[in-house]
Amino acid sequence: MIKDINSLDYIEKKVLNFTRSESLISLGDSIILSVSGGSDSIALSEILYNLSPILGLKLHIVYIDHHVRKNTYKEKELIKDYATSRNIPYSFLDIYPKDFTEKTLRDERYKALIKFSEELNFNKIALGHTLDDQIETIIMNFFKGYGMEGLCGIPVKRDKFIRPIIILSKSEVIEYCERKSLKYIDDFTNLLPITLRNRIRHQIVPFLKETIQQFPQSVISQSKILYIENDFLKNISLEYFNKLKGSNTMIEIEREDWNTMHDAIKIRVLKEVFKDFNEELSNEGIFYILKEVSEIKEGKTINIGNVEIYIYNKKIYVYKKERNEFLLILPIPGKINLPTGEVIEAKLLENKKTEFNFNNLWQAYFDYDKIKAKELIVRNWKEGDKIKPFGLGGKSKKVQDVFVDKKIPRWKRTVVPLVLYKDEILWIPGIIRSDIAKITNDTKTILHLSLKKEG
Ligand SMILES: Nc1ncnc2c1ncn2[C@@H]1O[C@H](COP(=O)(O)OP(=O)(O)OP(=O)(O)O)[C@@H](O)[C@H]1O
Repeated sequence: MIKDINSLDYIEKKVLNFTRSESLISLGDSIILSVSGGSDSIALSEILYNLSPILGLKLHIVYIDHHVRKNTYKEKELIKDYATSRNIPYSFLDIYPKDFTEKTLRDERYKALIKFSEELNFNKIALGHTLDDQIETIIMNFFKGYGMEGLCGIPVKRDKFIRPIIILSKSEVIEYCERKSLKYIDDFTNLLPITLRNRIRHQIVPFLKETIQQFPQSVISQSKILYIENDFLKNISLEYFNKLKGSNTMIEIEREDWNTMHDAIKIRVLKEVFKDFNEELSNEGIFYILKEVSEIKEGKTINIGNVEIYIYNKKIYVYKKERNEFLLILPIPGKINLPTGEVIEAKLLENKKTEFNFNNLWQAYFDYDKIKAKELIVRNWKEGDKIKPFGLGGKSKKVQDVFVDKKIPRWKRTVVPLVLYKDEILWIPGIIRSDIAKITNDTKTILHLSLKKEG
């Protein structure tokens, strides 16, 4: 075991300096080494293994079997031999992804690593990405149109994940493995021009190296600058976004404020909104929204995938079209929690012929002698729902028309609760009550319904 910095290999020193300058590793860290058995992750393990006495690290190797291939025996054997020779504890984890796209495999792998690190109470997870991975990613993101964020490349650290060897080129990694007589199994499919990444690796990168003198340093230093600039813009737009975010399903912004925002911020805010909704937003989508929102008339909507943008009453509402269906039973007397966090309560009161506050639409009184039910239904609005509004002599009206009359924005229509007795809508809190079960002088027991923000 090497304990002295001077006896470290130059590659190990390079990584140590890098981890220091980027504050990747702290003294005493416990680090999961995510090892596939390839040259990158084996080199990563060996480097951190040699740095561990200096940094006081606790290490644990994890190999993840994605069950994409039947036989992962060779990788497991190799990792087992390596880990035991260094006396590093190791584990093999199984995951069964829903599909075999690169993205799903990676997402599932990262999830499994986080879960495992929590079980072990380890504070970092190290991945073996290299400088070559970084350059290929940046080039790929450029051609895919992934914007400034994409041109920043793979982050050196994010949450628990760290990438200590992202400053090493693949040739440095291979040279290190050979010098240290480390065995590894590189995935042979990496050599085949079957994926975009492999074509960039084997066809575009060599061409760029040959023709551009500063390449790849030019790309790497640019990505570092962009990372700083991106961070600045991201923070500003996140501040805007957090201010605008009403509930988790809706964004509300004054049209006037929108018009005074710089397009750069509008774009960023839109990206944040779509990310929050878990929806895709292409660059074309961004241009479409910018143009439409500036030209569209009041009361009109713009649709982009599952997201709807609605301009109403000098405001812009952005929301996801999905309906959060709910159907709940309200016991009488009793309480229920709505998905919005609000609470509806039903109470029974003796009729003392006192004055009621009919102006407060967040509560309503009914003749319980006429209802006599043990429970009511509370659900969200459905197309075609009708109500007999109070004071209209029992005539029905479409709930949709009530919404329009009362200027209820579209996004809200899918979340407001409707309280029903059998098939009849009794009350829509904050909006309207029905003509059913009106209180008379003969009423003995009153049903009092109320909606409160929370319990
Ligand atoms: N099956 C796996 N089990 C554990 N970690 C993995 C696995 N596959 C990938 N990783 C981790 O993710 C990093 C990047 O994944 P990628 O698919 O780009 O790696 P790779 O080409 O397999 O690299 P390597 O040369 O390390 O095998 C790897 O260096 C490794 O740290």
